[in-house]
Amino acid sequence: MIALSVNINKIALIRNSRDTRNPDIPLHAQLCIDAGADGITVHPRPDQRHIRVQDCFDLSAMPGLEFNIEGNPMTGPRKSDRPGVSDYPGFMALVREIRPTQCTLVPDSDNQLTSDHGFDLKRDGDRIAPLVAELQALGIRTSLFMDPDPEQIRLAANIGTDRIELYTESYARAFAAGDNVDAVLQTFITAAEVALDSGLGVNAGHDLDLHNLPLFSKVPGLLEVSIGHALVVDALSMGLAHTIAAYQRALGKSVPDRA
Ligand SMILES: CC(=O)[C@@H](O)[C@H](O)COP(=O)(O)O
Ligand SMILES: NCC(=O)COP(=O)(O)O
Repeated sequence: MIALSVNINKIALIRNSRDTRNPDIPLHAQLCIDAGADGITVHPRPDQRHIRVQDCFDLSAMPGLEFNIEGNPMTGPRKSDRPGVSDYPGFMALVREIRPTQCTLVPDSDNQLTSDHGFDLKRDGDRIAPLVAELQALGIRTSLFMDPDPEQIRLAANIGTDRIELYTESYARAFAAGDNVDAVLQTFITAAEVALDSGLGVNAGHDLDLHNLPLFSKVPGLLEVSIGHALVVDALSMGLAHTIAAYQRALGKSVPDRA
């Protein structure tokens, strides 16, 4: 079975629009787990625009949580510009303390809108290899965010990472446009086969959703998908009717729940 790790960045994004703890991050992580999710993913960015340092500590205190932290291991410390929010210590400093179940290393620059490419290990392999070894020595499973490029995936295997995460935006876009889907999916199938032959575990994520997921789940050997943006949007759409009815009842009206 393919594990579903829910990325809760977007829940933190709503929380950050007020100086409160609502929505509470560990509470919502627990709601995801209680609803059947297999794990929780966060991608703390240096500007702490959504997930904050304290969220990572709070989540790591949840007993038995399959916890995946994503980020660029090259990012250094950054001062917080928001009162009451602790400074970002740098990715490696953070995960050395937290020791999540899994670290997914992603080559994003500090202010990027969202992740948009996998590692170029011809360029970065020598810098990434010792960090992978360090994380593994701390008991953290490692994964590298990769484009579906067989040559790069073989380099990931040489580095000794436990897993790769296939960056799925090209598939999601092809699926949404109805354009060349089979050919694009085939690049992911081939990439996964190369990874499996090289002894790597295979995760995947970015812009996966309810519509494109069934076909993508045919990719061989998939261990985990991490999904955030679409899942949180769907939680809003699927939950709104039920919520409106609850608010109308709170106003004393007798309304049917149309959910
Ligand atoms: C690595 C990856 O694909 C996800 O972590 C994605 O980048 C989510 O990050 P944002 O929520 O900041 O867009
Ligand atoms: N690793 C991908 C992830 O965590 C979620 O990405 P998205 O579903 O928010 O695009």
